[in-house]
Amino acid sequence: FSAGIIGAPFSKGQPKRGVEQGPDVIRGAGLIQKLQKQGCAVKDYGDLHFPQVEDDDPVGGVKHVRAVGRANQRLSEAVKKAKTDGHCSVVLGGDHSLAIGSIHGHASAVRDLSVVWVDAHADINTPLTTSTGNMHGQPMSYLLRELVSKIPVLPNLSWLQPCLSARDLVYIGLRDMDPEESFILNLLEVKVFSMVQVDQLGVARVMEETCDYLTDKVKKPIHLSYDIDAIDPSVTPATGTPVVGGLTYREGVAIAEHLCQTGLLSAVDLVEVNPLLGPNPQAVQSTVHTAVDLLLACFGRRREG
Ligand SMILES: N[C@](CCCC[B-](O)(O)O)(CCN1CCCCC1)C(=O)O
Ligand SMILES: [Mn+2]
Ligand SMILES: [Mn+2]
Ligand SMILES: [Mn+2]
Repeated sequence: FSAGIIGAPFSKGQPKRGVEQGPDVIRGAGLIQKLQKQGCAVKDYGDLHFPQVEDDDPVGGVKHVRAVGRANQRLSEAVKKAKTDGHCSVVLGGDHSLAIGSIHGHASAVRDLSVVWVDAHADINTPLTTSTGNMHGQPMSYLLRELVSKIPVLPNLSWLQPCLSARDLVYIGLRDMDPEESFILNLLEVKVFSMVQVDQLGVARVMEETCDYLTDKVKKPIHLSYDIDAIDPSVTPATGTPVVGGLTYREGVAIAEHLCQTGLLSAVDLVEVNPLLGPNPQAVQSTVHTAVDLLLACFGRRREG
């Protein structure tokens, strides 16, 4: 099995400086060496370069849309290449608006895919429902075919066509949804395992039901989009939108272990690590090491040896 690492030092999907340092700190914690040590072949594609976009004024309240559009066009091409090179792509964020390019690029390479979105948030606001204008809260709305009529024409996003069906999406870890997002999730009947279901069913049962649901008809490649803020802030505080009541370290790792065991894991995003936001160096280290451990679990590291 082999991982194609793509650094995406991007922050314009949200207002807080520092998340663009995510790739550096994750690499710096030894991700590649640790993957190789556990027998995973690694191709490091390096970090993408995202040139400054001038005059990027809000469009209908959506902030930095030109920068987000340009960055994700580049990311889509990079992920598509990693996939055609035969790797499981690993996008190191950067903020969660990067899922637009990552999932689009993955879909360009494998056609039909399913998505497991692990996050405190649904990130499914449309340009019209967003209350912040931050695009890291919107990526899923640009990707779902069922929402295509809700997305206006936006600069630097004409390259993007929706590439995912609501039936092929599962959320795990939700605990901070906006009312409009809840409406959309219910309208589209999206499968959601919020923290309520994690508590009631336990993570093992959540993962069994997730995998049964996604592979019910045909086994599609799985795209895991992992927002570090899905994990409880007591473990991973160095992130832009922390929400109490999150996944334990063990639950977070178990999700990755289970998806690895399906043999269907085809692309991974690890986003929203912001080393400038931890209350102290130990908190940043805990956040970064957890991110690394989640990725190692995606590629076969097993706690039971
Ligand atoms: N839903 C939010 C948060 C998005 C988080 C993005 B992620 O998951 O990538 O970290 C929050 C909007 N919410 C509105 C009411 C007041 C509090 C914030 C938004 O900005 O749309
Ligand atoms: Mn989140
Ligand atoms: Mn997110
Ligand atoms: Mn965040």
